[in-house]
Amino acid sequence: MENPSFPRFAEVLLPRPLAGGFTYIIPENMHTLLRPGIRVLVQFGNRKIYSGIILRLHNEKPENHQPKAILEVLGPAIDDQRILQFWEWLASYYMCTPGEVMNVALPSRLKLESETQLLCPLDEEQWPDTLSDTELEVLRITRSNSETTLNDVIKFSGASSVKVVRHLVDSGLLLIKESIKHQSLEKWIKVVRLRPNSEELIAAILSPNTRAKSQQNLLLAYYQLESTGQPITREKLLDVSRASMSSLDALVEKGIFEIVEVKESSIIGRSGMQAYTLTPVQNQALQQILDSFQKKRIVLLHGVTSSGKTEIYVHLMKQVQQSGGQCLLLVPEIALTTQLIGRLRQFFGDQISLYHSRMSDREQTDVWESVRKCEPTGRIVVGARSALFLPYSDLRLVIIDEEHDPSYRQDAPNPRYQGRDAAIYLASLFDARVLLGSATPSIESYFNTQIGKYDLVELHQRYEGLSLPTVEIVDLRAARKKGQLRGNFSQALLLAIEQAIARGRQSIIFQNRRGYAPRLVCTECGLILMCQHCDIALTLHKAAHKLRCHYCGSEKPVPLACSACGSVQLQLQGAGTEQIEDELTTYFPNARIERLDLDTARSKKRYQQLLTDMETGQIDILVGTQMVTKGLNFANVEVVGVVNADNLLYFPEYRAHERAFQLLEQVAGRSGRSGQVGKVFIQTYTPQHPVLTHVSTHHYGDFYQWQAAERREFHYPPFVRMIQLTLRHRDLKILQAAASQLAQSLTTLQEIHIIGPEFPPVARVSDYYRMRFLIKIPKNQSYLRIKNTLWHTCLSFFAHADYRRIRYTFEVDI
Ligand SMILES: Nc1ncnc2c1ncn2[C@@H]1O[C@H](COP(=O)(O)OP(=O)(O)OP(=O)(O)O)[C@@H](O)[C@H]1O
Ligand SMILES: [Zn+2]
Repeated sequence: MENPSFPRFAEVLLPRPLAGGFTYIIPENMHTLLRPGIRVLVQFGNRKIYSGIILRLHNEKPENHQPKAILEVLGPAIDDQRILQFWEWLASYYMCTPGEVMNVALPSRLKLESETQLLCPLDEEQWPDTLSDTELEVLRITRSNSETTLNDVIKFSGASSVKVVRHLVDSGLLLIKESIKHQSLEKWIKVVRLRPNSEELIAAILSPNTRAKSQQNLLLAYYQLESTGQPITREKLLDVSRASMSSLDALVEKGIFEIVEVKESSIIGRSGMQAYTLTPVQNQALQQILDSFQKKRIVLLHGVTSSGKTEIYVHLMKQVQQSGGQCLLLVPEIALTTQLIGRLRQFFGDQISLYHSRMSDREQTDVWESVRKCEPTGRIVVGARSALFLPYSDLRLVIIDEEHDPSYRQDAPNPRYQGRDAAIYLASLFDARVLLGSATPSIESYFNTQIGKYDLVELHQRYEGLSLPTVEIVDLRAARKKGQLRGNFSQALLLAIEQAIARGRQSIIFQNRRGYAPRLVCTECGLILMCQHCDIALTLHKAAHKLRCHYCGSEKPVPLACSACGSVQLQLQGAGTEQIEDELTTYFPNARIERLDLDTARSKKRYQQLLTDMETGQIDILVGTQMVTKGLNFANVEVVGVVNADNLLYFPEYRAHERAFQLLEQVAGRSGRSGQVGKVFIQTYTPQHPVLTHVSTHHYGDFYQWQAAERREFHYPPFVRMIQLTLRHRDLKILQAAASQLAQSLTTLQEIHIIGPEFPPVARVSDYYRMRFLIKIPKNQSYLRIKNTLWHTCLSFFAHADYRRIRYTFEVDI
């Protein structure tokens, strides 16, 4: 019988770059199963099958087409409506589609689609004998052909086989191709754990007059083991409780226990490590934060480098954990955060989940589920920006570490969003508190404290009252004149390194370019060797003996002569980390020198090794790109040298000064973290540059005043809002024609100020030319309305036959 009160249609979100959700008919047998957040399988177009997520149920029959019926119900993905609301907000705010958001939000396991490739890893002898006929059939199809897609299975065994596929994937008998490249060789073990919401059942068993004594013993043993923090395997539980297997099965059947597989490494016995006792200064900051949270939702913790911000995070996270709520700690790049995570693991043990896009699909899905069910491990999440998409239901605190870091922004593909800002919005949906932390806050965040939108809490002192490092600005021109320059190094810096080595202390040398030399130039005709596909000079990599493009990754052998004039007088210009390392080896032949950049630390293992060697004093000098500036905490670093600050200072972007200040202050902050005061040397040809002055006094407030005044005067954020619209096409003429036509159409938007069309500093990347518009929007204008107009203007403009092949993207709040 049809249930007349049940909605007849569902709006389903699909992982495609299309606007809005799509309407499907709800078959009768699904009435009890559907609600928003449930994953379903649907057909889209004539052939394609996708798993989508229900946005809402309704009764509005679409006017212009006959909807298809939902094929299968796959199960819940999201329980809390606010998560879907967040996805929709993200799409609309950052000018993309909810489908694109869904595409990055869901782990690939939850995203079956017709092209999904399936793989059966086990031989037939290894299959369990409990398989149903359909399961057997599906496995045989997959086994017989290494290129089997979900579509093939559906063609053969019908749409209902998808449920079977999903079940097989869940039990590890089938693998999804997309996830295969991520498969880690981790060992998994089966553990027993309590199911959520089983309190009543438990109370019944624990009541004194229960007849199920053996089950009671199991529960008590469980609690006992839980408090030790060890993994609770079936064997151990039976051993401690002296109960029988059948009693354990009974508890599983009753829905009190469940048996799940978890990664062995995720279970670290609680080491009994306590949080450090906060120093009085840190404690005062913590109290201020807690007080502020009573009145304001968002607090910026501005704490100088090595002031112990991490310890304050730990105390706040602990409070949320104890209250049973969820807490998210966002970090800019998980790969560069191993030290921080190590510290958190020591303290929280296995009660913490990591989440980032480089985890295996299975690990991602596990975290997804434990967050959705708000299990103990799903309450404290440490993640990169992708952790914003997890299905929280009781989020109470979001901490954003190094909130100024540019890697919070996703550049490509859509959604192109700023993770920090999105986190603040997500928190607002849950009325959760937000703590932004940094030694060098972004201008936007600090501005928000100045206008009273956020509260500001400051930590001016390093842990243990150590002084911030002394900074010497080294004038390279003067040094050269006085003959005090050797290669890329001033005598002052070399002397400091030498003295540090003599004292058994370490140095970090920062150069913002990898490779050996960023340019190879013909001294006869002046030709610079450029990438064939990009408008950028090729970088010489000496060890690999290659010229490489750092934009598109293409490579070339190193030529012996100039391709234009045949001269063999080719000269290297500029210096990358590889050259700096070489140079230091000649100056300090006995020193242990290592390099940390994308070329040497491609693997996580190698990166970890470098950190350990640095920590244990196996390295005297560490040369590196900005990888050495980020959050590293080495106790024994005395000297930090910046080989050349000028290429940071003169980058053509309105944030260049802000970025330069942040980078320099952060790298400086790696020195003198314990023991003696650190020494920083910044080499430059423009020693009077205000950024350098502010770094040398470590006075963030002065730096802010200076930058804010400039931004106000020249109308840049945070005093206006800014959107960048970029057009890309292989043909320069078509691109230019389109850009100037579009400029015409945009003149109708009178309230805004448009810069461009113009070429970005690198006009062509991977054979695509790029032109961009910078759109400045006064704060008194409706952002939403203007974005809408822009969106629709572009939609109709690029629908035009001549311009249909032009790709265009928006970057909001650039
Ligand atoms: N209360 C404390 N007790 C013991 N050690 C502490 C305490 N506070 C901080 N430390 C130690 O001081 C060092 C610096 O702390 P932390 O790394 O948290 O600084 P930070 O403010 O995050 O610095 P940065 O911004 O430079 O990354 C760490 O080794 C940390 O363990
Ligand atoms: Zn290139």
